[in-house]
Amino acid sequence: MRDGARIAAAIEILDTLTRQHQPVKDAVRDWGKAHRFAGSGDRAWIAGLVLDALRHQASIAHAMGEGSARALALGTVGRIWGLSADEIDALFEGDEHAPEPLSEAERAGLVRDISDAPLHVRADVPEWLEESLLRAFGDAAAEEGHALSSRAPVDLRVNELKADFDKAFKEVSSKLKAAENTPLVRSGIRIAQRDPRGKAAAAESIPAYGKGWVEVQDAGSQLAALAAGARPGLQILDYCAGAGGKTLALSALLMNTGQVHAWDLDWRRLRAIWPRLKRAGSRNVQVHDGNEDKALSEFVERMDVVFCDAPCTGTGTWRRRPDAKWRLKPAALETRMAEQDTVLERARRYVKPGGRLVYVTCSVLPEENGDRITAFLDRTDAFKPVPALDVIEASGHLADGARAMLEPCVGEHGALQLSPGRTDTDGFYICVMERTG
Ligand SMILES: C[S@@+](CC[C@H](N)C(=O)[O-])C[C@H]1O[C@@H](n2cnc3c(N)ncnc32)[C@H](O)[C@@H]1O
Repeated sequence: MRDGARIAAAIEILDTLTRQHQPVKDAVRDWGKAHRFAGSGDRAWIAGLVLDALRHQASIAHAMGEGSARALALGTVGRIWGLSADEIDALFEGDEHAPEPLSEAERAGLVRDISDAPLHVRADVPEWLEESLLRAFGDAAAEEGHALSSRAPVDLRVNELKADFDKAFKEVSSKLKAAENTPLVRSGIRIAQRDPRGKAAAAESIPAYGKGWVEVQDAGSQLAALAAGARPGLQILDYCAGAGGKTLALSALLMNTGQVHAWDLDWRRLRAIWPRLKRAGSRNVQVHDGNEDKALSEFVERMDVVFCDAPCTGTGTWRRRPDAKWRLKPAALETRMAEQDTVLERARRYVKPGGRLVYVTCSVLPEENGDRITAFLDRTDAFKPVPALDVIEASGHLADGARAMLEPCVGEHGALQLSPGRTDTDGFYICVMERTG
């Protein structure tokens, strides 16, 4: 397909998405089924344009003067991908499948200055979250919103249960040329996404992944796991284990000694953990998939560490799921906050005296992060915060110079707030507390 026809396809899919409530992946897949002539390269290019248009939906609609599918797609190609109006029209010329040439109004939209637009427009966030973004990032709010609207790299974690870093890196870089060290974690490999029109690295199809030498895991998530202070022999309860992303990292940090107990309120989510444990060669994980009181009663006051990767709005992962950004509503935030309080209250019971409770979200909203910890510490004297960065550094897994990069992320309660703008990771909140009472 020529690029003009690809842009027309993106317009068609964006139009479908405005009329039907459907995940982007499904809309692109359905379009592909109905247009068999499109190859995998075409579909990836088209999906990339659709996702970029959604990432920048508010600012582009503002600049173009309208939020139609055509305005979003053309605005993205011009304003985000950097093509001039003449270059876009040249793509359309002589291609019967391409959209109509640009109008004068569209040409003006491509170069309109929007620096005086409201913050939520410049930051490409829902209007109702403007205040939260300001609370989280102050003067850097627009910049952070912008970074949350960029494409994310693919990060891999080397699974030291199966391969050392050098061996895994050699194998990964033989397949994915863009592989480099992550600047924050020693065990991390990053496949950067430098070309805005490029295809994301298919990390899950390389042999190193199949052999369990690497896991796909954002560097921020890898750092969060390090906050468990895991060392061989510890007993850790992964209280919100889900599909096991952090469980696998914790298991490797324990070097297959001690025990990681994986539990989740939703046992269906836990199912995905089994093949992952097998591939990773994890032998120190016990999966508990029953009712909490039955499954976990023997662990009350017995755990060295209780790790709570709490349910959250996922605002920190908006780079990867831009459609979720516009779907998020205040009621959902309220629900997540109540769940977070419940998780902290229930999970704390398993921490032994002197043990630690680690609270993590993949959100940048203070309501789900520091506010929840303040409320928790107001309800109990039995826990006190410990500087999360010190715990992470003591793991020995930080890359050279990473501490200096992370220091600006330290906030109240000694917690870390990572973000695409600050650390070029997903937005993670990481707080460590010690049981003193
Ligand atoms: C952010 S996800 C966990 C992701 C997982 N740790 C990983 O790294 O792949 C949060 C999990 O918390 C679980 N959850 C929700 N409410 C809960 C509750 N009240 N108690 C325990 N788990 C809960 C959800 O089922 C969900 O799987």
